Amino acid sequence: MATVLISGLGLIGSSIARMIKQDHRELTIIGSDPDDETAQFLLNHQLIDRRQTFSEAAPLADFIILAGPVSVILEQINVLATLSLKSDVLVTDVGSTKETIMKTANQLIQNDINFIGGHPMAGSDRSGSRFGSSELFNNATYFIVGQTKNNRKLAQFQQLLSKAAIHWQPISSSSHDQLVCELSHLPHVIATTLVNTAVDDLEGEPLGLRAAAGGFKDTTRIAAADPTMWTAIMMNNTDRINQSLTQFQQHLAQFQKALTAHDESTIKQFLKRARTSRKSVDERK
Ligand SMILES: NC(=O)c1ccc[n+]([C@@H]2O[C@H](COP(=O)([O-])OP(=O)(O)OC[C@H]3O[C@@H](n4cnc5c(N)ncnc54)[C@H](O)[C@@H]3O)[C@@H](O)[C@H]2O)c1
Ligand SMILES: O=C(O)C(=O)C[C@]1(C(=O)O)C=C[C@@H](O)C=C1
Repeated sequence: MATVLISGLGLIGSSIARMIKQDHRELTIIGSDPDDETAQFLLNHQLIDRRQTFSEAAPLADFIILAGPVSVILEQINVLATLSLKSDVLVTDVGSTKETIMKTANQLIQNDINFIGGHPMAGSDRSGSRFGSSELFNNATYFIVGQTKNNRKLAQFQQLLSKAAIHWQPISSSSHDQLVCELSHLPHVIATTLVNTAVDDLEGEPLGLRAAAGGFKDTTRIAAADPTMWTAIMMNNTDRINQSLTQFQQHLAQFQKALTAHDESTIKQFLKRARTSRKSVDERK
């Protein structure tokens, strides 16, 4: 029977363990995570069969799923390059950026190790195994990057998550990083900036953030996410986020110009355009 190693047992890693255990109890899942409480939680809930260190477990695995922060995924790819892995192992990751990961994984691919980059476009502002769910990827897009030398193995991996009705989406690493820059990384910077701005501007105001209703809460929910995970993302898509911020500042300047000029029709046009596009996001699914 196949052995799956999941390294990183937080929100995403534990959700994958839940999906696999629901449908494929015959598989052995080895979990690897430096956090004792996290590993114990998965053992207690029978979401992993045993805990082992990454270097011990990797040579035993048929599937290796790297689910730590992007910085850890990069380190672990370098470690995998020094280990003797099964010849038909599939190594994949769930990191939110793909270009630096695919560049680093090239050393595995050159050595005939089957590596496919992955990124489920589903998650939460909450981190940790307690918030994982077997439903997390339901109907979500799941990007896959790179060529597999073994289509059957990739199909088997996809089968492990088949409960979730995932939309598998092949994409190049650069298109991926550009797309998620706009749809995830820039929004994250803006949400955190909004919160920091409100905190500074409302200093001394007795009600402060406690008075916030849906508008502030919806636009800033992701600002509550884990800084370690997000710092690693920012460090691995820096140039694109930088460029998007420049464009964002230009849009903001246009709006501010219209506001300063009391240009009612431009302001309304700006709002109308966004409204139409935003409504279409929910209609698409
Ligand atoms: N949170 C999201 O919404 C989301 C969505 C899609 C993809 N991702 C990506 O998934 C990955 C995991 O994110 P998450 O939300 O599950 O984070 P998380 O904080 O919930 O879990 C990360 C886990 O990695 C563990 N870890 C840290 N160092 C490790 C090491 N050296 N070896 C093994 N495990 C280690 C931590 O102890 C923790 O349990 C990240 O790369 C992130 O970019 C996150
Ligand atoms: O918080 C959520 O709802 C998410 O789906 C999180 C989110 C996102 O920015 O959309 C965060 C990082 C990912 O790589 C993918 C998804």
